[in-house]
Formats: sequence, C-alpha cells, structure tokens
Amino acid sequence: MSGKDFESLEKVLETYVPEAELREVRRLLFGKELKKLNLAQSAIDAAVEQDFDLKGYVFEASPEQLRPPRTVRVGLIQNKIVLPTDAPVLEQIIALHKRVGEMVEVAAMCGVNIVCFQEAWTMPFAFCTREREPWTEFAESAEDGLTTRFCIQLAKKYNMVVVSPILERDEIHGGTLWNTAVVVSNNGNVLGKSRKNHIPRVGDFNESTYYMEGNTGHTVFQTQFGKIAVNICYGRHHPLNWLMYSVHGAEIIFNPSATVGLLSEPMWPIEARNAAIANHCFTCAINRVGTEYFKNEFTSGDGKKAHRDFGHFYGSSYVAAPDGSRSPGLSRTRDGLLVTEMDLNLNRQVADKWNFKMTGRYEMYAEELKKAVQHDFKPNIVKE
Ligand SMILES: NC(=O)NCCC(=O)O
Repeated sequence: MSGKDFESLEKVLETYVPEAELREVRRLLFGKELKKLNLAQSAIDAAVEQDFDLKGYVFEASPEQLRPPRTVRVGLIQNKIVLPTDAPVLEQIIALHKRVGEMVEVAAMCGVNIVCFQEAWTMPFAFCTREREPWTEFAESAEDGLTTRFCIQLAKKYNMVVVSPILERDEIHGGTLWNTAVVVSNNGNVLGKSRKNHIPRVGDFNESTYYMEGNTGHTVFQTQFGKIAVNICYGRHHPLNWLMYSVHGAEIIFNPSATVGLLSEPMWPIEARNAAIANHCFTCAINRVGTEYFKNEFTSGDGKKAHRDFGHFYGSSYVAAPDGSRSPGLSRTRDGLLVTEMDLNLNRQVADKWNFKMTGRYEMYAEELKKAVQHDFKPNIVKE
C-alpha cells in the first residue's frame, strides 16, 4: 500500500490492536481519552453525501469555583483542490469556494464558532513550480478581495469567526505578495491579517520565489469566542514563533499548512502538539489533501528527476491541548471537517499545574539571544 492510499494510523490501530490493549495504546500515543462530540444527524448525513470525513471530540476542563467554563467549538477544514491546476483561475477559485462553503455549512450544523481553512486554500499549492503565471493571479486583497468577501458572507450567515489563509496581493505596497491569514469576526468584520513569518527553503517548497517573510509580527485576535492567532505552515518548526503568539495571549493557535508525506509526516503529529504543551494553549494543525499535478515539469536543484507533482499532501489535521492530549487526525486521503469543543479554562489549569510560563526564565533567554545575534558573538564554550 503506497503512502497516498494509507487511510490513517488511527484506523490501523483500531483494526489490528486488540480491544483490551487499544485503550492503553491510545493513552500513550494520544493522551487522555477524549469524549466523542454528539454531532447532529443532519451533519453526519451531509458529510456522507458530500463525501468528506467528519469527526468530533471534546476537550474538557475541571469545573472551577470562580470562572464558568469557556466553551468554544472549533472547526478545521482540509480539502483537495476541486479542478485541475490548468483550469481557468477564476473557475478554480469559485469551485473551491463552493466546496469549502458546503463544508462550512456542515460546520454550522455542528455548532462551530471558529473555522479555519488550510494554507492558500483558494489555489493549488503551485509554489513548487517557480512559474509566475498563472499562479500570481490567485493573489487577492486581504481586505476586500473576492475570497474575503465570500468569507464575510459565511461569517455573517453562520455567526462564525472565519480564518482564511490566502495568497495576498498588497496593492498599497506595490502589489507585493504575501502568504496571509485573514481573520473575519463572527459579525462579518475583517478583524485583521497575520502573515507567514518563516518561508521554507526545503525540497520543492520554492515559496521564497513568491513572497517575503511576513511583517505583521505575532498578532493575536480577540474574538467573541477567545483569543486566536495564526502560525502559518513552516512556522510550526520554529518554537519561538509559537512562543511569541502565546506571549501575546493566544489561547488557540491555528497552523494552516500544506505539506507532503515524504518530507514532514513523522514531524507532523509532534510539532503542534508540543507547542500546545509548551505554551499552555490549544493548537490546531490543518493540512491539505491529495496530489496536485502541474502542466510543466519542474526541478528544485536537488538532483531529482524533473516531475509534475509535489507528492501526497497527507491531511491528518488534528487539535492538541495544553495537557498533551490530542484528537485523532482526520483522514490522510479524504477531505474532512474536524470539530472540537474545547473549554479554554484548561489553559490556565495546566499552566497552574506545570508552570512553564512562570519557570520560563524568558529574561535570561532574551538577554542571551540579544548577544547571540550580534556579528561578533563569542559562544560560551569552556575549553581545556
Ligand atoms: N507550506 C509550507 O510552508 N510547507 C513547508 C514544508 C513543511 O513545513 O512541512
């Protein structure tokens, strides 16, 4: 069975590990067992009819005396592109709006308050090609582009915060392109945008050809349902990036991604989960699904034969909690909607137990890092 036909690790465990041991295997691999979320039958039926994976889980917190629970439902959407990559640009965008719009409708049936889509969700992940046309034509204004206007409609219709990662064209700065997540409030206002801070230079991820490192820092968006931030894809390999969103107060950090099996799959279940633990917050990792073929072959200077695809985008979107527990992942092969209900009180409860923020010694690291980035830095090494 090849990587692109392998449904999920969870499925294999369920099929082959005896019932008696399965619970313990799951505890060791995924942390405390999560209750399944009771989803509306209409949502379950719609997911079957529209052929996507639908899963729902609950992250509970202990009851407190002074604070009521702060319960929020979060939806993560992973999907394949709908049309071939050489279809007209606008048709590709509209087809993706339609597909994802239908999935958002199901998210609404599940009571989702905040939904997040995958990285550059309105387009094929064409940055491997290094070609300009037609890919730069997918770029849109974050404030009032076609996709943002579409998300505003969704947000108003479903009273839902929408996190929409797009390729941004910034007309105010000479038409510069950015890799940007637009955050639309549940009232339909553009709350703001967060740009990708770290750009990959690995494998076929030739993204540095298209856009620069983001300049929006570590913005946190205060929504009606909690404080959220967006750490786009490759930023998940940078612990300081997660840390800074958390330092600015993020309670949930989304990680909309596009990554392929041979490159990153063993790292995927670890990185966002570790960030949730280290920063006493929830993290939501979202990856696209499927294999996308391009008309022209490309190479990436790594000795590989010219090829027309990136490899398999393995989906497997999941949510991790500050106590180290995590939801099972969505399918590796199918579109999917993951709905999780989380009590944000868990963040402080875990912080009070483990005290990573309190014991973090950030002033010591700030001081040392300030010196370490100087050109004349002398490493502190004792020699005989
Ligand atoms: N989209 C993106 O940044 N991908 C880079 C590869 C990875 O981080 O796994």
